[in-house]
Amino acid sequence: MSKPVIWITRTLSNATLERARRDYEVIWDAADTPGSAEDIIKMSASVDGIIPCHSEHFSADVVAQLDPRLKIVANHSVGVDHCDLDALRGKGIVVTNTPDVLSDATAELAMMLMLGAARNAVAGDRTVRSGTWDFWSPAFLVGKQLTGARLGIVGMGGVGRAFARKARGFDMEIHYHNRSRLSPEDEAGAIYHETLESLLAVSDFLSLHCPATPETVGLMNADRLAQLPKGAVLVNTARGNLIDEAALVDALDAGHIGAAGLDCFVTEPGGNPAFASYDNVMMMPHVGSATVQTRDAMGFKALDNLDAFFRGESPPNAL
Ligand SMILES: NC(=O)C1=CN([C@@H]2O[C@H](COP(=O)(O)OP(=O)(O)OC[C@H]3O[C@@H](n4cnc5c(N)ncnc54)[C@H](O)[C@@H]3O)[C@@H](O)[C@H]2O)C=CC1
Ligand SMILES: O=C(O)C(=O)CO
Repeated sequence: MSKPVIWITRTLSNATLERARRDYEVIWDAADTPGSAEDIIKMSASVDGIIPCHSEHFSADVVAQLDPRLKIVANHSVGVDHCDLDALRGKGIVVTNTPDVLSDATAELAMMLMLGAARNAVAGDRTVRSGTWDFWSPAFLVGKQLTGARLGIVGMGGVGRAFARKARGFDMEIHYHNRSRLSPEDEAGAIYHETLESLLAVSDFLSLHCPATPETVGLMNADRLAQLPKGAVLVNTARGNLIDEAALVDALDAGHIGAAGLDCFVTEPGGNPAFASYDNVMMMPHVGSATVQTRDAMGFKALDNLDAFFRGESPPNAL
């Protein structure tokens, strides 16, 4: 029997590419450029499945033009805001994602951003690196302490819970808001807030871990930023469009937001140049899940989903 043909849109880990080539006829281009709408539409006529990343956009318009040969979109990401799920499902295309295996890596990056933003890592690194460190005083680069502070988490799914576990190690008091309350076991002492507003009011630190949906786009607008305590630190490893970036700039200027740690931006790649002059904003280029272990695990999970589908079973992470 001939192997199913799949298109791997980006450079996945070596172990993933090796396993994929063993079990599938693989189309993959080492150039590692994002697949355009035209690429996706054209390729759909030649493949049975695609492993895309969040860099490939399956809009309703693209999906409408897909060839019926394409049967499954096995995302190499947990976030699926780049996919119009209703349109894909409406066309009978199975969609899967890669939850859980990236929770720890992403939570680690959120922790780095929270610590880095709180403790002036950008200014500190630049001062030493540039050879301009010619002064020391007890008043120099004084930051904000995590120990004993209240951490608010928006979205207590895989990443949010992993982040809470790590923050507990820093003796933070964990508060959260989620679509629904967790079981006492998953809550592990975290304090539930039924409304976002109630969470914001107590969050010395706030970290976003909910998906980008019509409900959450623009979640942290000027009004909600103003509801945080003065000097609060905002961390975002979820999606850029959860934050109104212009409102965040204003809140930084006003000193209402003390610092921010951002892995995600409205415009990617590229980010927002408006943040570049702020030493109290630590930024990373959307690399929350980028560890060696996690890249392998994400690739294998995408392949597990394809394998199940082509065996005629329901993929474990079908959405
Ligand atoms: N920076 C990066 O590299 C990465 C970014 N992400 C982003 O993080 C998001 C979360 O990932 P996971 O935790 O694995 O997803 P998940 O699906 O396990 O958890 C999401 C949680 O958000 C909650 N939620 C949804 N809408 C909400 C709302 N309106 N208000 C409050 N809570 C809401 C859900 O109930 C769920 O508990 C992904 O959707 C993705 O956008 C995830 C991994 C890596
Ligand atoms: O999985 C996701 O949603 C990402 O953003 C990249 O890992």
